Order: sequence, then C-alpha cells, then structure tokens
Amino acid sequence: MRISFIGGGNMASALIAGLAGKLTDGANIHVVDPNPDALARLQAAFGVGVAPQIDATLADSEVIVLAVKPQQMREVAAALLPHLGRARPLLLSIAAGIRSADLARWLGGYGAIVRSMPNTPALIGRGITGMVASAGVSAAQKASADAIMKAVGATVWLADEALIDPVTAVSGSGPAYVFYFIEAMQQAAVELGLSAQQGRELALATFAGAAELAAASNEPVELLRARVTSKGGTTHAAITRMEQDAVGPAIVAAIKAAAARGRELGDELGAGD
Ligand SMILES: NC(=O)C1=CN([C@@H]2O[C@H](COP(=O)(O)OP(=O)(O)OC[C@H]3O[C@@H](n4cnc5c(N)ncnc54)[C@H](O)[C@@H]3O)[C@@H](O)[C@H]2O)C=CC1
Ligand SMILES: O=C(O)[C@@H]1CCC=N1
Repeated sequence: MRISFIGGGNMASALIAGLAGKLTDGANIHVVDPNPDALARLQAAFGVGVAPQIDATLADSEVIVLAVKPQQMREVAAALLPHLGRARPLLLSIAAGIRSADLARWLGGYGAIVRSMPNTPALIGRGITGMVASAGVSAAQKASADAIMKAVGATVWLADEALIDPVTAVSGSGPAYVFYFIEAMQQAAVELGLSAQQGRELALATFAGAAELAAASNEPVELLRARVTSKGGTTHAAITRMEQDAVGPAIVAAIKAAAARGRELGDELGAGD
C-alpha cells in the first residue's frame, strides 16, 4: 500500500514508526512537511520518501494521512485539491476537532474521508484509534484505513462523528493524563526517600501491571481496586485523601474540558466557507 503523510510531526512519526516495515515498506511511504529536520529524521529512520510541499507525487497514493495541526488543515486542503482528481485516494484525517463535512467542503465536496483519532502509543504498536467513515468511503477504503490503524494498535469504529470528540478526550489526549499521574507518583517516591530511578521503575511497573491486570480480568475495576484496599490500611488512607480532594471528579471534569475543546476547535476552524 502506498501511503502519504501531510505533516511529519509527533503523531505522524509515531504512526510511521509503527507502519514502516510492517504494513508497508518505508519506501512506499511519502512524507510532506516544510520542516527539513522532521523530514531528515523520518528519512534516516525509516527510508521514507520526502518532500517540502504537496506536489504531483501524491497522485500515486492510495491513502493520504492528514497529520497537520487543526489550524493548518484548511490551507492544506487548498493545496491538496488539485492533486486528488486522478487516483481518488482515501483521505485519513487524524486532526482533533476538524469535521469531515468541513474538510469535504474545503475540498470541493470530496467525499472519501475517514476521520480518526489515534494516540502516541502507536509508536510501539500499542495505540488505539477511534474512527468514522464518511458516506463517500468505499468498503475497500474503510478496510485500508482499518489496516493502517490496526498495524499500530486497536481500532474502534464509531457510528456517529460526534463521538470522535469524546474519543479524543479519553484516548487521544489520554496518554498525557497517564504520564501526569506517573510524574506525580515519581515525585512522591522521591519525596519519600526513594531514588528517582526506583520511583520511575515502581511507578511504570505498577501502571503497566495494573492496566494489564484490568484488561485480563472480567471483573470491574472498582472490584480490583477494592481488593487492594484493606480496611484501615495504607491504600484506604490514600483513597480517602483522593476522595477528600475530589481527584476523581477533577479527572472527569478535565476529560470533559478536552471534549469541549475538540467541539470548540471544530466550531472555530469550520466556520465560514
Ligand atoms: N500528538 C498527539 O498525541 C496526537 C495528535 N493528533 C493530531 O495530529 C495532528 C498533528 O499533531 P502533532 O503531530 O502532535 O503536531 P506536530 O506539530 O508535531 O506536527 C505537525 C507537523 O505538520 C507540519 N506542517 C505544518 N504546516 C504544514 C503544511 N502546510 N504541510 C505539511 N506539513 C505541515 C509541521 O512542520 C509539523 O512537523 C493534529 O491535528 C493533532 O490534533 C491526534 C492524535 C494524537
Ligand atoms: O492535544 C491535542 O490537541 C492533540 C489531540 C489529541 C492529542 N493531542
């Protein structure tokens, strides 16, 4: 499969790292980015083809991944439009907030668009991507989009595009929340006298082990939590403090703020013609 990426930044790099040599050779991946450093890194690491701007090379691609910031998407659509005619590639957008209908409008009514929301664990093949196909996407194109994202992790197809903002808030942005929690655990470890290295090792193994345990178990996470929490014991002391400080409601509010920002980006950037 020949795949092009418009934008070769953080998320595109994570996807290319997961894809190159698995779903397709690096030589079948083409990356467009005005930043020469981004291109040089990707070329050296994966042998991808590179270009500083959109050109006719794109006409050979079966899939074009749109991996620029949401604020760049309209100008990218304008540059892409003249090159879509012949091959009618699938456009696979990963941009937060940008609605398929707005993208289609900027592309003169082009309908072969899958909107998706991956996350950075794609870099190690452990991503998860929420996806939704527009009406103009063929079954074969939908299968190609699924294969690309499955090469870097799991996929969840959504019936309604409005659910992409919640996916963005939970799993797209989610790795940052997990890293934030790990940072706090490491800090606590050090403040309690452990070395930074020990704090890192303990926090990471605990996160990975607890997540794997929950995934392997049929039981709800509340029950797994209760099993760690002895009455009058140490975990109880910690959870009581978290409840006093409303940590749970703060996390729920934070994730809702991310979803609201996704909707707001869509309103802001999709407005007008
Ligand atoms: N970073 C993440 O964890 C995730 C990001 N996303 C989405 O991925 C998209 C990219 O985000 P990041 O990779 O984090 O940003 P980034 O800033 O690392 O990468 C964007 C890249 O686009 C390039 N660029 C700018 N204008 C361009 C143009 N006209 N043509 C081609 N390339 C151009 C920049 O030079 C940069 O390398 C965003 O829309 C974001 O919402 C989605 C899921 C997760
Ligand atoms: O923060 C952002 O806007 C992007 C989308 C999901 C993760 N990073």
